[in-house]
Amino acid sequence: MKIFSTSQIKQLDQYTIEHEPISSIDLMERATDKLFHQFIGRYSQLQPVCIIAGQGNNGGDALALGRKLLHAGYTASVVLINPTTLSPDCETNKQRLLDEFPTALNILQQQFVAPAISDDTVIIDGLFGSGLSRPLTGIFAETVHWINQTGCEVVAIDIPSGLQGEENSTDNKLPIVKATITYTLQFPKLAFLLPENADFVGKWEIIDIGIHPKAIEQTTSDYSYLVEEDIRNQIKKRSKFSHKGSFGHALIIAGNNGMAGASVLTAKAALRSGAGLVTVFGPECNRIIVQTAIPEAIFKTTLTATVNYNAIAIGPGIGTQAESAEILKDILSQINKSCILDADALNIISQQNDLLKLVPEGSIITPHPKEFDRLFGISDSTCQRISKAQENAKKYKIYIILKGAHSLIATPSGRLIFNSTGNPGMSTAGSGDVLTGILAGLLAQGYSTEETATTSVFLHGRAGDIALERESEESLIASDIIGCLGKAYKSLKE
Ligand SMILES: NC(=O)C1=CN([C@@H]2O[C@H](COP(=O)(O)OP(=O)(O)OC[C@H]3O[C@@H](n4cnc5c(N)ncnc54)[C@H](O)[C@@H]3O)[C@@H](O)[C@H]2O)[C@@H](O)CC1
Ligand SMILES: [K+]
Repeated sequence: MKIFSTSQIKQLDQYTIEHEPISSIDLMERATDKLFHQFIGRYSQLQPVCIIAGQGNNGGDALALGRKLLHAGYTASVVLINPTTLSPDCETNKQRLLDEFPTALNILQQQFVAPAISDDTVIIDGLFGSGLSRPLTGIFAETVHWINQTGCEVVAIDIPSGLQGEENSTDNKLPIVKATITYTLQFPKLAFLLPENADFVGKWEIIDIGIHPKAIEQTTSDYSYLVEEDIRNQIKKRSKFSHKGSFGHALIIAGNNGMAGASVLTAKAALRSGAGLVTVFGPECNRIIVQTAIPEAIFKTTLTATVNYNAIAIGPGIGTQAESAEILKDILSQINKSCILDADALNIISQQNDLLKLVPEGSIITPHPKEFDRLFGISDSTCQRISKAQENAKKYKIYIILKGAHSLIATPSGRLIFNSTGNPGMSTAGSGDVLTGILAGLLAQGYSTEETATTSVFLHGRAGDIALERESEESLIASDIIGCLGKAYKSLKE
């Protein structure tokens, strides 16, 4: 699913209006029908509603939604914040509301006056949407401050008012609505995927308002959101006549003294994600631990014939000492196909930056933000980190998986793909090792590097989400993710 900038969204709206064709006011009517159905699915008529509308089309949406809720028997009051002029469609919806429910509308022009509400009121925020061009001041800022201090549930239309669709790092963060849920029109906005905006966006759901499919197809964007449909077709079917040799041999270089768990988790995840054979390379002291924990894996203390492996993953728990650095250097100079680098392999590279040039093209590296900053320098904001990921993925022709709530895959061609699965319970020891294992498992099975990156990240999050059905966010551990890989695969085949 593509993620567009707010200026592109404006053009897509315009294309739909011209080519469907549909008048702008009818498009607003269609969008607000969808918003209305989503709203009544969540809140009953017993819930009092207070609608805050602004002067643009976001305000137009709010006024139309207010009219629909009043028709449906909801107790709704509508406040229009109107210091200057209304957009034409907002004006039309103001008139429609006044014609049908003249007493429901309160217009404020200069100073914000708090409406009387009860504790269980739901506030609908339609003050500003994708047309916001600068931080809020005056009566708009006062309105936002009031909304945020009510303690009520807040439903934002399209985007919480005061939040820009993309970059917000230079803003004064105060006058931004803190929404309980955001019903966003047609496309997710980049700002929703950035951790610094989590307090404002809350949960978010996409409302399909029927933007012209041709416009969506023809408009390009570096950004996309990885959803189930993207992954379903990528899962390889297994032939009845296949054997373990058909699914590749993964080499896992992981686990130093005291870190055997890292190799166990990585190797187990590689096996559970479908690798035919898995060999673990590690120190002698880990042999019994690994072979007892995973009898299916081979254990080696010497590295020979690395060409025979279909996938090599290096890093979990290897430490950054000279010996590990030597092994990493050897491997990187020997192999000429893509490999997977995680954790300490990345920490070693950040200490010896010239090693980055040895990483084979098409390799996958999986830093979390701190590892990323150690590799590519400190970033002031997530947006800056994302740009650096894009730049370096292109420069070194590698896939960078920047791990986080919406893990980001930066590709060598400059695309930026955000994952949609996963949950906060997955921020736990060994979770990254599991991802590395899945990556190795898929690469060994012959998935292309890009398919490996996208499918692994999606499966990892999906397995974590399934594990959460049984566990709590606190109790979930990395082994639970591995335990749910089977169900994660099945969920993509149902
Ligand atoms: N046909 C369309 O274009 C559709 C638009 N829709 C709605 O329209 C919204 C976008 O509407 P608009 O482009 O009118 O924009 P907004 O309603 O977000 O903002 C209104 C206007 O306020 C001004 N403004 C920006 N920042 C300001 C600030 N800090 N203080 C004061 N004024 C400021 C701008 O001139 C802007 O155009 C979407 O978010 C969505 O809710 C939907 O109705 C679907 C169809
Ligand atoms: K809004």
